[in-house]
Amino acid sequence: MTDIAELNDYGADRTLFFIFGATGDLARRKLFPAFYSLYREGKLSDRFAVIGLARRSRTNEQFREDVRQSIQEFARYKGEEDKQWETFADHFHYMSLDINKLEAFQQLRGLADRLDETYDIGGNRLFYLALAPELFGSVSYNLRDGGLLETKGWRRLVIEKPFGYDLPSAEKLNEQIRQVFNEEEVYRIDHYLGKEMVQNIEVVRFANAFFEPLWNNKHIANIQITLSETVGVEERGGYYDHAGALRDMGQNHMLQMITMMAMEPPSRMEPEDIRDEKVKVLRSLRVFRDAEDVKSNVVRGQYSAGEMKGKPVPAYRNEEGVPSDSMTETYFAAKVFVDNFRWAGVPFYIRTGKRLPVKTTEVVVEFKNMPENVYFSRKTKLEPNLLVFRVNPTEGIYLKMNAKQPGSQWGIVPIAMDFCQSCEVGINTPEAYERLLYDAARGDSTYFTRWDEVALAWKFVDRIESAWREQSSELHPYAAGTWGPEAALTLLAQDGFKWWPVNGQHEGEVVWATPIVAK
Ligand SMILES: NC(=O)C1=CN([C@@H]2O[C@H](COP(=O)(O)OP(=O)(O)OC[C@H]3O[C@@H](n4cnc5c(N)ncnc54)[C@H](OP(=O)(O)O)[C@@H]3O)[C@@H](O)[C@H]2O)C=CC1
Ligand SMILES: O=C1O[C@H](COP(=O)(O)O)[C@@H](O)[C@H](O)[C@H]1O
Repeated sequence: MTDIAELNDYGADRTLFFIFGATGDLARRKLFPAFYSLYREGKLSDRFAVIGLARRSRTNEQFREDVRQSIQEFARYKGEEDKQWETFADHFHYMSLDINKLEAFQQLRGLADRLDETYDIGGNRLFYLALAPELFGSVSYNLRDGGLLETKGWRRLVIEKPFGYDLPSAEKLNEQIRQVFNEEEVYRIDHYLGKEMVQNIEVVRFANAFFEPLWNNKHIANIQITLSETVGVEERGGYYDHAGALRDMGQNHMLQMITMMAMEPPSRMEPEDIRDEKVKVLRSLRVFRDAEDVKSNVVRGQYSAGEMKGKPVPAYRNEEGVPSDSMTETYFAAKVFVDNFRWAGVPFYIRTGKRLPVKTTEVVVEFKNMPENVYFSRKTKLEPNLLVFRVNPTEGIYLKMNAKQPGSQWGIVPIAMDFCQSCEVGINTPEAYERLLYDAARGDSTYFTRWDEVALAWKFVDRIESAWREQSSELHPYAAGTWGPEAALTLLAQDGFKWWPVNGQHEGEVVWATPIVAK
């Protein structure tokens, strides 16, 4: 196993990257820009090469042009002003290949061996599957049978979500992959784990003396996680209607964020120790008893026609690729419990949806009130303290507390200490895919999901899905551009809580540290 402490300050190892699905959307929007940023920042040595693979025919020159355009459109560094572009582009090669045809893999082996020698790569191979999951099994078998895994260096498999559709399909997929690769060689992407502020949750928790003593059910009233999106399903109607919000965002990103918030400090900051702690959280999730339990604790909704930024947008059922009688949820909110000593009785409220008013990801920790309000006789109500992790698009940490209103005798006002990391770091904040690609090439699997995490997450989600199938009527419509169904407000209101506003739009607060304006 790799010792991460030794890796920390080193760049990626020498690597031959195989990008299966190199003509697809993910490669264009995320992977090529990630390579470029890593190269620009000196995190990739010159001893690397990329082989783009898909059925479409492309010459190396055409492929490099695709890469250049993707960088111009999506990268945080732009290629055209860059003298390093030519040397970077020289590392990219393309081969047309149908994943289902073994002969093509034998040919690929020849190309790989040649590039390995040309770039002095030492046999290290990273296979990135930017493909529909149905193809994962065939690629794995053909990599093995085509001799691509017979190499003197390491080999790693990076796979995209969704990892299955439910627990049985995920198990089947896993069995196929594990016939060829060991668990330590498999890097399952959850791109939320590559986000700076999701990784920062761990640091804020484990590197600050004043949070840890309060991080439990004695002091925390509830935790709220919001992943709101303004987009609809775009051109992914076909996929999305089969998945829905719970599978698309809940099974992976949201449960992973719960684990980051709830896990115990690992004994060492090593991938397996961290992932062991996350698994314990997933094992402690309270599984919903039956359909009634799901009904009381989970709300699902679907957007109807509405307005986004003053422009009319269609209902989900009128989106391309979506059946007009679809019962798929585009929104869900849930009350979840982690049944262990630390979190007993603390609700984790989670919500996500498409066509909500703002794009944001935030985690709010609401602390319990003071045992006694000594200002009560002055008719002063105390607002609860909040700690907010602002993940996306603004990255930062926001702390809300009560302070004396300047100049008044007894007035108390909520104030906010607002650290805006993205305002300060601006353009240089690494993209999630950049970080994850880099980690995979370095052999650091900390921010990838292990099979037992994936399986436990599916087990939790499958229970909700099967209850929904029994009660298909419980799908609440919400107008596009609103904050989702009323029932999601009731979920908190019945416990005496409310969803806190997101995006720093807390009313009536004095912001103590004004956000630093982007340079
Ligand atoms: N796009 C995104 O932002 C995100 C995507 N993902 C996941 O990433 C994966 C890829 O998604 P995305 O890029 O959007 O999908 P696309 O449909 O855009 O791309 C699919 C790619 O697979 C290739 N392909 C399909 N069949 C074969 C075959 N038989 N042999 C060889 N190549 C084949 C296609 O190329 P060709 O037709 O030339 O063969 C194309 O390059 C999916 O699992 C998706 O869920 C996850 C998160 C975000
Ligand atoms: O995995 C997914 O995530 C995106 C949202 O990601 P973000 O980084 O932009 O917050 C979501 O739109 C997509 O439906 C889902 O598959």
